[in-house]
Amino acid sequence: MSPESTNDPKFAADTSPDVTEFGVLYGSQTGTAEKLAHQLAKDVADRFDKSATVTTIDNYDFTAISSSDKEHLLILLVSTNGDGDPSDNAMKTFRYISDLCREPEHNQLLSRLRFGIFGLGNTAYDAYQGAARNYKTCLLDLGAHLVAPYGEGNDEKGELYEDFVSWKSKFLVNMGSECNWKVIKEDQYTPLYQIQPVSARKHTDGQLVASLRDLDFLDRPPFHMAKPFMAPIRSCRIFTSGERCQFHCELDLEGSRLRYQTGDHIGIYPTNRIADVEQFLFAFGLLDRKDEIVQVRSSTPLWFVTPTTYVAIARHYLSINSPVSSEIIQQISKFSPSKEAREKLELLASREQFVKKVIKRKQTLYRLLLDVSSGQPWPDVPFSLLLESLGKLQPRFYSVASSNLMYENQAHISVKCERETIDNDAFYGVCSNFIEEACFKSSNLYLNPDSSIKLPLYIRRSNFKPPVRKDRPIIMICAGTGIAPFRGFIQERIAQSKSGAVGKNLLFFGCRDENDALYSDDIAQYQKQLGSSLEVQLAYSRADPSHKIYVQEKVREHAIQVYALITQGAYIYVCGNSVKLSSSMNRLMRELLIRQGGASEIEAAKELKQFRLSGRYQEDLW
Ligand SMILES: Cc1cc2nc3c(=O)[nH]c(=O)nc-3n(C[C@H](O)[C@H](O)[C@H](O)COP(=O)(O)O)c2cc1C
Repeated sequence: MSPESTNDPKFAADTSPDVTEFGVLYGSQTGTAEKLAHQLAKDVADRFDKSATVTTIDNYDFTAISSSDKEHLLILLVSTNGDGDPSDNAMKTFRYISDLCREPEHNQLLSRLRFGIFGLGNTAYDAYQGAARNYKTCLLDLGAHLVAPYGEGNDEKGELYEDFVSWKSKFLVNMGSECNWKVIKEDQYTPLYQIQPVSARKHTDGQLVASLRDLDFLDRPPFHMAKPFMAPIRSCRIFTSGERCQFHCELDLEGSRLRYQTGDHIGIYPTNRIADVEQFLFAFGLLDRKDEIVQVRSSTPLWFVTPTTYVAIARHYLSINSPVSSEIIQQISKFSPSKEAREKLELLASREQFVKKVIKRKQTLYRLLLDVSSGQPWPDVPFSLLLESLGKLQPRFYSVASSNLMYENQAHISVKCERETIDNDAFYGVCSNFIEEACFKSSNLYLNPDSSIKLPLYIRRSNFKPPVRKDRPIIMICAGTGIAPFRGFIQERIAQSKSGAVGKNLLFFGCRDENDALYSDDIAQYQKQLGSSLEVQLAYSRADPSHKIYVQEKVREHAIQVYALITQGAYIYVCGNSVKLSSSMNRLMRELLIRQGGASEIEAAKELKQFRLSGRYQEDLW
């Protein structure tokens, strides 16, 4: 980036020159900011007829801004990860601009940039919104002009999307007026997808092309995210059943040419439950037309093959159980089947009502609409609007619970079914229950190995990796099915131990009680194989109601041993399904470095950051 800039510092703020470069950029670790970025770009296109480049922050060339004579407008969606750090795809730019903004001579370097910014974070973390706030400060220090308001969304109570919607409504008005962009349409709905009935098209073997999975060529490698491998289920083992259903599942990768490494993730594409699909189709007046063959066209890329049928879309491709936003509700209310239904729906528009009746109850769109219309279908809702607002049925990720050194052609996963009853309504997580149904459909606890039941999957590389050197000690901290990758780590150590001694493996495992200690049989077996190099500390949170022990307390109890291992170069791993585990472990690690190592607050924070950067402190959370 060239530091010289002859621009008047107030130029960007006082006049409204034409913006010629417009981008919506995201820094996203788990995909939320990315999704919002695409949505925001579409909203801007609909409202102002302006199209934006949508890409990661690190993909955008910030160096070009200062050397260009064009006006730039960038909207940044920045999530915070780690200990207040940006996501991996926003880190490079952050380092770059934070170096520059320390030098006062660069204070007009980005005066040709107007920017909007919305941060994504979670108040469970000490460094709440660290990344977005730092980005904002640095860009301002470099002379960029902020289009108000600055926005923040908080994941903690599940209201992040609502925070985004209320920020967006104010921001777009300001952005339009600052950039002199005319609103071409505010309230009119134009479908993004054109859906037309077509006559039946036959596949070569005479089958209708209704599902991606019907196509023959998809059975051959290479397999990847866009072409998942249909992996046969080898065997399943139940740990706990009922509301808290947890189980182990072994998948066969033979013939797929898929290779995973210990610590990687498996992406599994779920299929929506038939009962949900039928209710969804009924809600939009499509149940009788479910097998109608339709062609879907759009200028934006489509994520499924057409022609297809409504039922195939609803079952395999559309996220029909997506969380509902107040924005969708506003759009859909125009297509109400009756005045009463519309009025009832509009009553939910206030944030308070919406949070209470929709977010907290984890309502799906179709159930909510049927609820307000007393069971009457909503046939006027354009199907395109459903495709746009519900989006793609995404794969869900599971940490591999095996090591490739022990099981080259198999991948094991640990699954906890998401099931909850809220206000008498049953809530089912899509993928976990789909896998459970596939595994135990005949209500046998053990599946017949000849069964042809298969799960569509692919491998996602992860950075969560055991140390390259097998003599390094490892400290593994987990709760619940967070044990999964550590079963793989321990198997890896067993495989490595065949060629010489391995380092200490210290596992802290938080579970409810003895029955909830997943893989206890396997672990007992591994202890025989690894001897004293494997030590397991269990923390039972519900064994004794008067004395709940969480995994953090167990780690604290063993602080001296943990710190000693750290000084010997131990790698620390945290895995679980709660950001609370991550934030409390962050705190605990700092506390350990202070109490045991004599570091100051600042030194401990720096040391932990350094551990992260060098891969000696790693997290795998969902
Ligand atoms: C491992 C991890 C660390 C996180 N650290 C922070 C943090 O330090 N501060 C914060 O405000 N939010 C933190 N969060 C919350 C995320 O910023 C929030 O979930 C956000 O919606 C994720 O957006 P993304 O999916 O685009 O990455 C963290 C989340 C995870 C999973």
